[in-house]
Amino acid sequence: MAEIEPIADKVTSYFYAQLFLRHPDLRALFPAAMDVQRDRLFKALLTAATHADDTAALTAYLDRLGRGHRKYGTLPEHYPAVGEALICALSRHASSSWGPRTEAAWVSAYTTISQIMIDAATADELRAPAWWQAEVVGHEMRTPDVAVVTVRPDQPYPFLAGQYTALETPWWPRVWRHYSFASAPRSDGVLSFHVKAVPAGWVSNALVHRARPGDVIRLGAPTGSMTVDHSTDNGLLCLGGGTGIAPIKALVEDVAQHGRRRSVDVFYGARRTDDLYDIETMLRLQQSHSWLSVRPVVDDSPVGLLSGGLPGAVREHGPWHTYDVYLSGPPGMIRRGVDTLLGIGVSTHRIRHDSIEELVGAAT
Ligand SMILES: NC(=O)C1=CN([C@@H]2O[C@H](COP(=O)(O)OP(=O)(O)OC[C@H]3O[C@@H](n4cnc5c(N)ncnc54)[C@H](O)[C@@H]3O)[C@@H](O)[C@H]2O)C=CC1
Repeated sequence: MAEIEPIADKVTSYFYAQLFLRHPDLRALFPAAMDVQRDRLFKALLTAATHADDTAALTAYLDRLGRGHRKYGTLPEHYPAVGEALICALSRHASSSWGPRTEAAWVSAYTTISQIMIDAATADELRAPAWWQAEVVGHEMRTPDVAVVTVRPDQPYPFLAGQYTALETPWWPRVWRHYSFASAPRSDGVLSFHVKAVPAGWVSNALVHRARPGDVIRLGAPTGSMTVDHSTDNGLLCLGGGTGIAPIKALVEDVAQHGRRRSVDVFYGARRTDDLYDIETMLRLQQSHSWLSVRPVVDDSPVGLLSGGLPGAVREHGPWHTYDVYLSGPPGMIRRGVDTLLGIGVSTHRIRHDSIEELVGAAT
């Protein structure tokens, strides 16, 4: 891995060239533009290599990866083809460390990896469809570039507040992006997402500027562990930045539905007042629930300027060390937020947020 990491781009391009030359039929499983995809393959390999000595973590990761591949139409017979192309790309580019022993080790590792993924996907077939179709039933522009999109899945879609899903639009086939559910599960089965159109973002721009009621999108299975632990009465401290307020709103609704009074403190950050597109909903929730406090923090307001944005505003209140903490927003906000929280004595095991890697891929 050390030898190929600096030339990861070259190795992954070579890998895909080999794969599609040998198995042209597999090209149809991938998006037309392969840029994000290239990066993903290498990140997955790095993650697997990083956890190579931690069987439990590695198996949990590969289980998720195997299940996640169902929505792409991946079949057990595709795995050997990928394995051959991978070994071919590695042996060509890791020339100074490659030899019969290295090759045998990679063949054995890849065989194990693919078997775990195949087994996880097969077991999941008994529990859930590979994907869901969902019809857009609502589309509301909240700012010139943020829309709340509401969809109705074609079959029951069980999930937990705080989780997210992968979503594909009809305009960019096989290009999947992650979005959090913006509401706790509802009795009518309808799901909602907060989408910000980001510059040159294919999926986000399609969802904000093109999607209309009647359009049909596809959803993968729900995932993510940023969920409420209902076995405790710990207070919840929630930091939501920009459209990252979506899962925070779902968490608040979840606490309300469970009917246990526990204090929930939400800090809702935005660059400017006009960007607080969901503040009315959050204030309405605050009005109906005495245990809920919502504090908007705008970067260019006196409080934002003085305190150093969202993480700074959180530091000025508290203490928070008895709270479970949830962060959702841009990667920079999460990193700074986590640093701030650790700095004021909140322990790591109380802090939850989605994977920063997945968020980076999500904002397009
Ligand atoms: N739409 C969704 O369902 C979800 C979106 N997200 C992520 O949330 C982000 C939302 O982006 P925008 O709305 O454009 O947010 P934004 O860029 O407008 O920022 C929102 C807030 O985060 C703060 N912030 C940004 N960078 C920071 C940094 N480096 N340090 C400290 N604070 C920082 C800002 O001051 C502001 O208060 C995206 O990265 C997206 O992937 C996360 C979870 C769910």
